[in-house]
Amino acid sequence: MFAAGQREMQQMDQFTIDKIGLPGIVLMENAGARVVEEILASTPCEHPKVLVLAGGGNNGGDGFVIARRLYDSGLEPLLCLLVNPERLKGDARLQFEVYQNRGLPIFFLQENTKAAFQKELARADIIVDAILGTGVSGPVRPPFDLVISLVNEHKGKKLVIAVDIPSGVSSDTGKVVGKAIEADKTVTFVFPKKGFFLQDGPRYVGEWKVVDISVPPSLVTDLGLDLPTVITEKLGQEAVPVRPQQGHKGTFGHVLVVGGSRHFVGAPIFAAKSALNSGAGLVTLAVPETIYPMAAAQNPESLFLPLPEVDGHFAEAGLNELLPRLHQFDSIAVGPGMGRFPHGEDWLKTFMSSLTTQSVVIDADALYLLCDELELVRRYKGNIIFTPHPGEMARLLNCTVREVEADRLGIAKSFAIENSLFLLLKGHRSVIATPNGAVYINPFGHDALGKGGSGDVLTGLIASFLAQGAVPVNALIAASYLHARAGEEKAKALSHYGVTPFDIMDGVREQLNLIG
Ligand SMILES: NC(=O)C1=CN([C@@H]2O[C@H](COP(=O)(O)OP(=O)(O)OC[C@H]3O[C@@H](n4cnc5c(N)ncnc54)[C@H](O)[C@@H]3O)[C@@H](O)[C@H]2O)[C@@H](O)CC1
Ligand SMILES: [K+]
Repeated sequence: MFAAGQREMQQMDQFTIDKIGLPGIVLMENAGARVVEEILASTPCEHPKVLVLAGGGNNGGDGFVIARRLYDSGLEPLLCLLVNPERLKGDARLQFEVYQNRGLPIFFLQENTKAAFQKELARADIIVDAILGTGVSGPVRPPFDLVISLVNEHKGKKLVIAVDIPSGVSSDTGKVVGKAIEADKTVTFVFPKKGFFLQDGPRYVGEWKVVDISVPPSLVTDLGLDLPTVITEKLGQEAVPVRPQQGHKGTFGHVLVVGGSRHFVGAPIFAAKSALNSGAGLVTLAVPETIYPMAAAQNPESLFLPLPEVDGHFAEAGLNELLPRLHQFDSIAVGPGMGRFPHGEDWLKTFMSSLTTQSVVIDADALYLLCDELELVRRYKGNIIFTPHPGEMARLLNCTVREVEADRLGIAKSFAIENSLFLLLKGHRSVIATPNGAVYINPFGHDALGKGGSGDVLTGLIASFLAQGAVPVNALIAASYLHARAGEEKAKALSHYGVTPFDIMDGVREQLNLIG
């Protein structure tokens, strides 16, 4: 499944109408019919009062179909037209005339009907938002802004269903510049919109469902559209490396985790445990020697490489022990808990220069220490995976977090291409980008994952799947998907507040158990 923006939706709709020959009015009829099915399937009571709010574009046109079809389903909805009917054009005008020809009731919102409108709003059980769709531009103008505020006042008390996208949310960027509908559910056509996953979008879209309106999804390929893929349960599960039953620990790969410092003891332990819990055959943990006893006590399943240290951080002398062994490992994760230290850049530079072709996950402070060494990264013969959160991404690009958040898809894609690496840009709705420009959005996960150590678990998962033979993009998809789903499921039992890194690891095992 892909995520689309305004222009791509227009291209696909237009191709279906002009080249395939299905009239726009048929698409609109399909769209309305599908939304009605979803309304009837999610109704909170037996004879709900439905208020359909329609704007002046094609999203409003869908609203006319919805109101008419709700009547035919035995309900008594009220259609509320928010614009002067003279302004209606094209298919929306046609559908409005059909509605009128049926003699069905219409409430016209005008200056002198605002009080009556508020009463209708208060009476409704379900509010259908067909005010603005993908055609919105700029802040929502009067009277829509007022209507949207009034609808949002009923948040939690009425079921608000948005048609295609909550009115006021940009389908390209998720940005809300003025007012926008806070939907409980969004019934969207053909593909989810990019804006569901970006910036303000996730706060407004609620639960979303894609419905078919006879615009073929295969048009993405036919029209050569460059769209991000939305990770589904199927894609996430299929990306997990298959495990041969006759396999032994050698089959499942050897992960090296390099990290830890006096102040950050847990991070490398979480990464190593996570790698083992998700199927790696062997895990070696290279840590500064003072934290070795604790790491070993916490994690007896791992092998250890205690290394010399200075002031609680890796010392240069340790490289002599570490570097000759690097060829033994199938994947390497470097950075968790490593901290920042005066000779850190040089330490990591020497480390990186000694690698040949192993897949390397660069996380946490290793990202910080490598900021000025991207040339080294670009030249590397093996696969490199960066896993920055928005703050780390901003530092890598020498820009602000706000700038990163304003264009997560574009920034992830260009950074991955320019530096020939795989990127997992963390945050709500993680984005994965590959060196050849493919982009994936993870629609799963929520605040339960927002806790120190959660990222280390993710890093361990990525390294684990790489060691088990997954190609980097699959390792990232599988790890990101399982991590997010584990957080969601664990939060149901333990609350959004209570999920710890160990719970996430446990949840990942439960998710792995669901794979057939
Ligand atoms: N043939 C098609 O293209 C189909 C379109 N469909 C629906 O049509 C929608 C897109 O329709 P449109 O392109 O007509 O766009 P919209 O219906 O989203 O909105 C366009 C209208 O809103 C006004 N508008 C734009 N920004 C505004 C703002 N900030 N404040 C107030 N008014 C504003 C414009 O003047 C215009 O009248 C989709 O989201 C979908 O719901 C579906 O019916 C399926 C078929
Ligand atoms: K809408």
